[in-house]
Amino acid sequence: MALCGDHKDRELRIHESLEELSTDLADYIAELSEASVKERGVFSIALSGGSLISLMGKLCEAPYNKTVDWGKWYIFWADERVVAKSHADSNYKLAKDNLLSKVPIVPSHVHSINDSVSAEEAADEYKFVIRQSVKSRIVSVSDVSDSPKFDLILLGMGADGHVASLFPDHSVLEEKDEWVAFITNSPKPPPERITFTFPVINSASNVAIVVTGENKAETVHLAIDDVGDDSPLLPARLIQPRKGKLTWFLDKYAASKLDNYQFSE
Ligand SMILES: O=C(O)[C@H](O)[C@@H](O)[C@H](O)[C@H](O)COP(=O)(O)O
Repeated sequence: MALCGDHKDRELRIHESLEELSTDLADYIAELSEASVKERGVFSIALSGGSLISLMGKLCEAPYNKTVDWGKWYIFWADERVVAKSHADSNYKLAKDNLLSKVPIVPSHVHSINDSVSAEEAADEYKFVIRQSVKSRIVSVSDVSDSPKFDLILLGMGADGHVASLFPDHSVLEEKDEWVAFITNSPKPPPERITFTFPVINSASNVAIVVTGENKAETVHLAIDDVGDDSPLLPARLIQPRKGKLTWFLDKYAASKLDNYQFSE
């Protein structure tokens, strides 16, 4: 792995292969889980959809399946598509089939979105669920705002620079107050989604953005490097945890257009 710890609160972890990236990602999550359980007795983690879930697959294998304190995990979603939980587009289904059903997570600790109401109602209900989780200290609270402070929020990034369901030029990027927003016009199908907003993502203790593949190399460059004000402001670039730490997990292809970066074995 090539490590480019470019500044105090941001780290780039660049990997030769998906295999290596997956192992490092599992180590990273397991370490944060252990630290959080030690400190707070629980681990609050928010997932996204996309390739992230299969890249987390090592967590279902030895040693992690035995060493991680799964009973202390509380699962949330950074974004969800407003479809039935049994639908192929459901981020819940993706995580359930490939991760949650393979490790001993407590079913009542899985906070998925209500799939039988409108996007707006689902967002409102999700805010309530998060508020209750903050009250019961399952999710911490930020010391600089009243936002929830998740122990870890895991994100992927689209080739357009979106993260969670925060798409370029969408009005939801301006949301400053709500913890959870709904959109009905996502440029990437399905159109109806609910999403954590920037205030919540940027209040987390740890945020990881996991990106692989050459087709995202230019976007990775625009999201990370000092590209100047003329370049489009990508949602991924706006992930700047106020007190927490941001870690990018990249494979060498996704990292290939970063300034000052040459992969050496
Ligand atoms: O609900 C979603 O659409 C996902 O949460 C989304 O934000 C995903 O993480 C990116 O689109 C990257 O997906 P890939 O890694 O599969 O390209």
